Amino acid sequence: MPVSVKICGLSDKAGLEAAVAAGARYVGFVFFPKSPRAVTVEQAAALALEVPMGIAKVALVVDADDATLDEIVGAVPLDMLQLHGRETPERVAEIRARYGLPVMKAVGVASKADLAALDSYAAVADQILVDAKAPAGAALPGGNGLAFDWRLIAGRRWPVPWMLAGGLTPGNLAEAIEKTGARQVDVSSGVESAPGAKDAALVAAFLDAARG
Ligand SMILES: O=C(O)c1ccccc1N[C@@H]1O[C@H](COP(=O)(O)O)[C@@H](O)[C@H]1O
Repeated sequence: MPVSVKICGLSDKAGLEAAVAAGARYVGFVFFPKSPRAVTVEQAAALALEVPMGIAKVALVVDADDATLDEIVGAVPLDMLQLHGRETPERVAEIRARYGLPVMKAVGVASKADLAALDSYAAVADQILVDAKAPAGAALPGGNGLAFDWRLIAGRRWPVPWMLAGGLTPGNLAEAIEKTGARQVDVSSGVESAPGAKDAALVAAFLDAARG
């Protein structure tokens, strides 16, 4: 079975077209103003209209309040919310109930001590995203191009679908899949020529690597 790919941080039509043409299963829009990949609600709404049926449109938010989520969900046709902040399991459940959309919760992993959180979130989210933990003081909670030690999750499984993220590139994807057994992967900076600028050739190479 092929590995499903999410291309995150799409902020213009060219990047979106590259992700669609290459065969991405999910496309992500970042609603976090500090990110070089941030989009406005209006930009995301326009881009979402260009996404063919069958490709899931994901909104990435970081500790968003209800007013922010109301605005995004009200304007952008979405298939999933990705929570990439310090949302508690209770907040994850609340957002899931309030918007009726599948929720994917990102959990940062740097050591064995971080693995328990994955079990807690797997009990309340529709999917979990296993990402590298951002370094202390980092401006962004994700999208830093950092990988974690994949051996930490080798053989681990959860009761919901999960995605691997963090520092993935066309060059290391095969090894990451082999070491973790991931069937879904998420990438942002590893397919860019500069922060926020998706590179069509890298996007295509990443999807090729996912197909093995
Ligand atoms: O991409 C961003 O700018 C971003 C901002 C805030 C939170 C998460 C963000 N990206 C997510 O981080 C992981 C890993 O990204 P990378 O491939 O290491 O660059 C991925 O899930 C992105 O969706």
